[in-house]
Amino acid sequence: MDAPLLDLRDIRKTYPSDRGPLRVLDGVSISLRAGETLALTGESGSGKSTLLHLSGGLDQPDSGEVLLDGRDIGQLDDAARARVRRSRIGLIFQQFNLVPSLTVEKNISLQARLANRHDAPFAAELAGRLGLADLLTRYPEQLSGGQQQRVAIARALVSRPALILADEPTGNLDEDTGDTVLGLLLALVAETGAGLLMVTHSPRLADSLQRRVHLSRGRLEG
Ligand SMILES: Nc1ncnc2c1ncn2[C@@H]1O[C@H](COP(=O)(O)OP(=O)(O)OP(=O)(O)O)[C@@H](O)[C@H]1O
Repeated sequence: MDAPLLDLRDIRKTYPSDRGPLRVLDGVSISLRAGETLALTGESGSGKSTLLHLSGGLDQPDSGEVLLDGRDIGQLDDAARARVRRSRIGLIFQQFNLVPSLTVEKNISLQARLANRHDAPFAAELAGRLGLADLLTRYPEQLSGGQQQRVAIARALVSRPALILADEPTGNLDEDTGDTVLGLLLALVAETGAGLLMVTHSPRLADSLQRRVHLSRGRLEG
């Protein structure tokens, strides 16, 4: 059988705090295959974002391994890790991290261009399906929070990454718009065959994904 797309093995992570070391992840293992969608739930502060950052190689665990396509990204140097992130992973974070000086169109395409994976027709299709077609020449400050969130989603998907890591991707949208955008995200993930690891507070949204795990006291349940 092929190696999982993402394989987190016995991940431990501690942060320093005023009251001594704060153990956030205490032996977490997750395996995600291409085409699978997995929801990660847990109370505020339970370590969901931390786990997502580690999965994307944005931070390193104290111990344990993060394997992407069977390769430990912790063993790569910074430049190689950045290359893997750019070509294989789409990130959708709570802070959208759009570039203020670039139009919506350029924000969507920038990273795909850097990774040599720009596909103009697919970018236009995504913009249309996410309701951004009339906003392409605007700048991020001229958009609502929900519109910015949809730009961040288009940007994450446009290079057809193998793995999408999403932190509350519909958190800024009202329930109906959020449901529509999540439906679209799931459809696009299915079409591109990507794997999706999505953090959400909402058990209702978590139920739309194929699997669900719950983080509590540094460990996974379910
Ligand atoms: N860089 C850091 N330095 C110190 N402590 C941190 C750091 N990042 C996160 N923490 C702490 O680690 C714990 C887990 O944070 P994390 O953001 O992963 O939780 P979360 O489950 O995503 O929370 P939320 O649902 O509120 O976004 C929290 O207690 C947080 O204060």
